[in-house]
Amino acid sequence: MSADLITWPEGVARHVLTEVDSTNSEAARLAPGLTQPTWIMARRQTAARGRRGRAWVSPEGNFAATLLMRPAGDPAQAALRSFVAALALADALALVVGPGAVISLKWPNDVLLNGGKVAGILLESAGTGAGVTHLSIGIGVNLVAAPPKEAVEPGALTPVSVMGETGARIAPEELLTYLAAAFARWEAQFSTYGFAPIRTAWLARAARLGQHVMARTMAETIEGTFDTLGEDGSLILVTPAGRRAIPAADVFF
Ligand SMILES: O=C(O)CCCC[C@@H]1SC[C@@H]2NC(=O)N[C@@H]21
Repeated sequence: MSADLITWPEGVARHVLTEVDSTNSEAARLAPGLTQPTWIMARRQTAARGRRGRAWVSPEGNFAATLLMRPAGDPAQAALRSFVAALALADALALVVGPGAVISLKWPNDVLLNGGKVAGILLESAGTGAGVTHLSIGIGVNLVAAPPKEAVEPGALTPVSVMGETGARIAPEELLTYLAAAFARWEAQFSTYGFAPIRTAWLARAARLGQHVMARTMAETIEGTFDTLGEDGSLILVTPAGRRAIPAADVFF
C-alpha cells in the first residue's frame, strides 16, 4: 500500500504528548475513562519500561506510543494482540525502510531490521478473573537512535535504528498514522477470523524459523529447533527430549 493513501482509522482517538513518564503508565491512568481505542504517543519518555522490568531508552526522535483498548475475550486472547501489533509494526515500517531492508519478527514480540532489534512491544493488562478491563499495547521503535550493544544483556540482539540501517527519516507522528492504520487492518482480521490468519502471517515473517534457538524461561534454558508458533501463541521447539510448547521466555539466537 502506498504511504500517501494511509489515513487515520475511524473511531480511534489519538493523544500526542510532549513528555510523559511512560505511555503505558499514562494509558493505565486514562483507562478508567476510556470510551474508544486510543493511541497515546509521547515525543519523550522519562521512565519507559521494557519487558521483564527492563528499562527502555526513549530519546526524542524515536517512536513511543501505547494503544489503549478494551478487548473482548479472556486474558489469553488479549495477549495474542502482541502478534497483531508485531504484524502492524512490520507493515508500517515496510513503508518507511524501502525494499532493500529486511524486516522480520522475533518471538514473542520484537521487530527486527536487518537482523538487529529495531522495536519492542510491551503488553500490560488489567482485569478481574476471566475478563480484561483494559489492554495497553506499548510500542517503542528506534527511529533515529539505538542503545549501544553494551547496554543490552549478553547474547541479546544488537539494537539498531531505522536511520542507522537505512538512512530513512520519519517523524514519529507519521509512523503513528501508518501503525494505527495497519493495526486496525490486522485487528479486523483477528476479530473476524481469530488467531489463524495472524499466526500464518506472523510465521511468514518469523526470524530463525526451522533453526536452532535457545529459550530462557524463569526456570530453565531450553535449546531446540524453532518448529512453529502454537495456536495459543506459544513457541514450539523440537528438542532432543521431544517437542516443547513454551508460553513465555526470552529467545536467543
Ligand atoms: O522490547 C521490550 O522490552 C519492549 C519495549 C517497549 C517500549 C515501549 S515505548 C512505549 C511504551 N511505553 C513504555 O514505557 N514502554 C513501551
